[in-house]
Formats: sequence, C-alpha cells, structure tokens
Amino acid sequence: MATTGQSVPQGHAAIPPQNDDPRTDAATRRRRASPWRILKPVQGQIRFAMAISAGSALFGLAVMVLLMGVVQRLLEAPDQVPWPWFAGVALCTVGAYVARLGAFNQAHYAAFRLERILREGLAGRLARVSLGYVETQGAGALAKVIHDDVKALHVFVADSTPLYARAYVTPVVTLVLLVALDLRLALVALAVLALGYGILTRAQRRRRDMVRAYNAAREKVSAAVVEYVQAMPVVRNFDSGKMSFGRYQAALDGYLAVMLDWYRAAGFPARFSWLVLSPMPTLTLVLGAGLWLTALGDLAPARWLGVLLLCTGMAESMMPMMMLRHMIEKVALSVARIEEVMAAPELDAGQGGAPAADPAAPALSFEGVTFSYGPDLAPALHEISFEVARGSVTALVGPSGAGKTTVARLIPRFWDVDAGRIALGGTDIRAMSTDALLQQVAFVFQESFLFADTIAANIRIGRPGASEAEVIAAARAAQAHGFIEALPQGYDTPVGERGVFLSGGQRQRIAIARALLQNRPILVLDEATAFADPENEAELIAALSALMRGRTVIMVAHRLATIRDADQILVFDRGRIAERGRHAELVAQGGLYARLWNNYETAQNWSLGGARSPAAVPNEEVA
Ligand SMILES: Nc1ncnc2c1ncn2[C@@H]1O[C@H](COP(=O)(O)OP(=O)(O)OP(=O)(O)O)[C@@H](O)[C@H]1O
Repeated sequence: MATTGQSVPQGHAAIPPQNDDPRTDAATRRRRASPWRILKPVQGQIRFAMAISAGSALFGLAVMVLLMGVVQRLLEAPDQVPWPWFAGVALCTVGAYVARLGAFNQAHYAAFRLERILREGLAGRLARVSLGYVETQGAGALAKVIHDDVKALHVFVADSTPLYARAYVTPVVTLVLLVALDLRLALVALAVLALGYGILTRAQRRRRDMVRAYNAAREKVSAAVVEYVQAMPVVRNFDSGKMSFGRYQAALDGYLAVMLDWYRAAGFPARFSWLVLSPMPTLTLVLGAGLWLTALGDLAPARWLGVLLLCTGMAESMMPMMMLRHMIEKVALSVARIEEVMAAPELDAGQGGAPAADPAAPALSFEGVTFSYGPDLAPALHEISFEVARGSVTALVGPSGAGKTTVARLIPRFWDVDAGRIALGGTDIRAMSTDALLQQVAFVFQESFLFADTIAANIRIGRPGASEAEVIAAARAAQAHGFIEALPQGYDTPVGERGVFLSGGQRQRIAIARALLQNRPILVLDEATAFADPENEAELIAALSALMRGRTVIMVAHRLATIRDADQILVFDRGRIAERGRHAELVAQGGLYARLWNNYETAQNWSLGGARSPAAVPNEEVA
C-alpha cells in the first residue's frame, strides 16, 4: 500500500496518503506544514543535490538531441559512421548516470545529517520542556515523533529532493526543444498531456474529503487494534474476545467501506489518466501526425525522430511531479508533529542557585497555591498553603482524585502553579535553576523507571561517580542487596526493558537505593509502597525508613499505617486541605481522616471469611 521510494504507483490517485497515526489531532491537520522549512539546516546540501540532479536531466536530454544528430548524419551520408556524435551520446549517457548517482548520494548524506540534527533538537527540547508536557503527550507518542516522523523526513530528503529538480527541469527543457524542433508536433504532445492532467485533476477533486475519511477510518482501526491487544488478558477472562473483536471488526468494515468508496470515486479516472500520460498515446499521436506531415513533405525525418525521442521522455518526466505531490502530503503530517514538539513551551527555569540557607525558613512551603491542568479544567488545587519543617515527615492523604499526586508533582515542576508559590528554604522554585532544584529534592514515584542496563548502573544514576562499595551500601540500606546477590550475575544483571525482569517491589527498592546515593535533603515519595506485595512490604518499609532518616519528607500515602508517626498529616479533599494535624488528633476529631482510618483498618482486617459478611466491606475508597 505504501508508495515510498522511487516506484511510481499505478493509478496512485486511488491510493490515499499514509497517515497511520492516531496522534494526528485536528490542530495538527490544520497546520499541515511545508517540509521545506524544516530542511533549513541542510538546505545547501539539498540544493547541491538538486543541481546535480538537474544536470543529470540535462545530460539525458542531450542524449536524445545527439541521437537525433546521429540519425541526421546517417541519413545524409549513410556510408560514414558519425563517431564524434556517438562519442557524445556515450559521454552524455555516462554523465547522466554519474550525475544521478551523485545527486542521490548527496541527498542521502543530507538526509542522514538532517535526521541527526532533528533528533538532537527534539531530545534537547524535551529536556527543557516541563515534565508535565512529556507526561501529557505520552512517552510513546513522543518517541514516535523522534523515531518515525524523523525517519519519514529522511526518506523524503533522500528520495524526493533529487526527483524534484528532475520533475521541473525535464518537462520545461523538453518543451522548449520540442517547440524548437516542430511547433505543430509540440502542440500535439502538449494536447495529450493537458488531457491527462485534466482527467487526473478531476479524479482528485474529492481527494481532500476522502483523505479525511480515510484517516479517520485508519485511526479507528489503530485504536481498535491497540485496545484488542492491550486488553487481551481481560478479554480472555471475560468475554472470550467477542466484544472487543467485534469493535475491531466494525472498524475494519468501516475502513473497507471508505476504501471501496475511494476506489469507485477516483479509481477509474485516475487509472485512465495514467494511461493517457504513459508514453504510448503521445507517441502514437505524434507518430500519426508526423506521418501525415512527412507525406505532405513538410517534415524532415531527423526532426520527426527527434520529436519522437523527446516525447518518450516527456510523458515519463511527468511521473516524478505527480509522485512528489503525494510524497509532500505524506511528509507534511510528520513535519507538523515535529514542529509541534519543537514549539512546546520550555520551562522558564531560573538562573539562581541553591536556596540561601535561611534557618528560619521552612524546608518547603506551599503558599496559596492554585493549579489546574488546563484552562478549561476546574482547579485540581485551590489555595493550598502548608509548611514542612526541616527534618520532619509530612503525609498527604485523602480520597482518590483529591490532589495529593498533583502536590507531589508540582515540587519538581512537572507544571508551574497558576497562583501562589512553592518555596524551598524560602526561595521560589521558579527562581532556581533546574540543577539547583534537583540537587535539593529526590523523588521516588509509584512506578520507578529503570533503564535497560545493569542493576549497578541503575543505582549509580543517583551519583555517577559512586564507588562499588557505595553502591552496595546503598543497596543494603534499601534492602535490595539480598535479592541482587541471589541473581546469577549479581549487580551486573541486566534489568531488561524498563526493568521487566524484576518485581514491582524489587524495582522500587532499586529506585530507593538510587535516591539514597543521591543523598538530597528533601525527599518526595508518591505512593512508593503501592506495588509492595505482603512478602516484600516489610522490606520496602525498612528501605524507606532508611531513606527518610534525617531528611525532610513529603509522602503521598497509600497505606495509612505507614504514616501513623508522621509529624504532620494533610488531609486533602477535592483540591483543598480539609484537615491537618497528627494521627491521634485527627482520629479524635472524628472527621474525614477518622473515616479514612476506620475504613483502612476495616480493609486490613478484611478476609475471605469476612467477605461473606456485608458489614466488613469498606464503603469509602482509601487513597
Ligand atoms: N494529567 C492530568 N490532566 C488533567 N487532569 C488531571 C491530570 N492528572 C490529574 N488530574 C485531575 O486532577 C485531580 C487531582 O488528581 P490527583 O492525581 O492529584 O489526585 P490524587 O489525590 O493523587 O488521586 P489518587 O489517590 O487516585 O492518585 C483529579 O480530579 C484528576 O482527575
């Protein structure tokens, strides 16, 4: 189906451009970008490739003209072989091929350079945008831009730019030569071309609508495939695949209907126009007209032959032009997506260093912080204010969706606050450089990212210069040394893509070892025990205790037992702090926390036996 490379698709108006990407939103479609802008960094090299390619086209046309000369000489003096003309033909043929090869070489070099420049630019940009942007876009979608969309541009530069020059130079020069040789035959050839173009343009009239319908149908198929595959474990257990397969089937049927409609609407005229634009009709007509003119004694045979030779190339020279239209449409969506990432707002990082050691200021403070995830969304946090004293532990609890994770993520500036400020040691975090901020705070989130490297390397990310003894000490404190030692290659065991060879609890302990090595004064834990199974929960809690010792801690707590001893508990409810205090005070208050605690305890005592008693089921979701 794809029409990449240099092959010319038959009846290609019937083939819609490829856009198999569900990420293409309406805004992107509106902003279909021209590819030329993005090629600027390698513009010089591309122009050079185009110039060589134009040279190759001129050599090709020179071959035709010289062949005409050969025939003329042979007609004038049949017993004398016109060797110089033959030599000219041979030289120009070699020249055409060498120039063509050179053009494609240059275009490929430019494509490789561009690929590298774009990937570096995109990666650099992503390092400067807010983490919130990365999270909202989705790592998969961004990786696709860096990989697939950049690749699409590579293909465009490598294969299309030389064709571009040929597509313009050949028809124009051919036409000039034809007119110079014989205006009447030139007009015949032009008439055939005009007819072919007319039909093709008619065939493409509904193209834009069809492309839209086609893209929508493809997106539905993509989404249905992803759903079908991702939901496979659930599907197998519950509906033996019938329901989600039904959705997939419906998407495929819709896709087929669009394709058939397209084919019916554009298929025949498109194929017909390709037939008209192929060399045969032009040659037949020019041959007939030439015969007639020769019979009238009004056309020299050598000229006639020259026209025939040029006409063969003329129809063919139109092919690249049509192919290019298709290629540019195809690459425009990739360009739009690349430009969108390149235009993503950068985090306005301050230049300041670490906060001044103001002993009177709290380690961390939220001062009237209001934040919403988007201009049209209700605030996730309303005027949140609290202080965290140095060396103390603050726990964030509350029902699901109350805003706890949002608080944790605002500290490393996943997003910036809409109103109010967040300060470390009295300094607004927006005034600190990214490095200075990160030197103060370590984070352990629900799902810790492990690189496809060894366990030791993953721990060492915390402090690249750490010695082996320090890595092992951190792993010991994080209760990870035991299971690492038991692995066949110990600390040199590769953890696989995103740590798939390790359990959730093991991955978390490696992340804790990493944070221990970082040794930063403030620690933010977001549901760090969420993946703990009963077997390693105790170890995980021991690891966290080691990490928390002597540090200022903010923790989003899943298991309320882990926060009984917290110095301060902030109870969130619908984006506000509903209650605050220590465990005993809050339980005594008999409010939201007391209810959450009660439910938590009930849940802890819940057993299969208890499940038979309806009273034992908790009725409110615990954070
Ligand atoms: N990326 C996002 N885009 C838009 N809204 C979001 C986003 N993340 C969270 N929200 C919304 O912000 C509110 C607070 O969410 P948050 O994740 O902070 O709650 P939470 O208390 O941590 O919940 P949970 O305990 O279930 O993780 C919720 O209403 C949620 O729907």
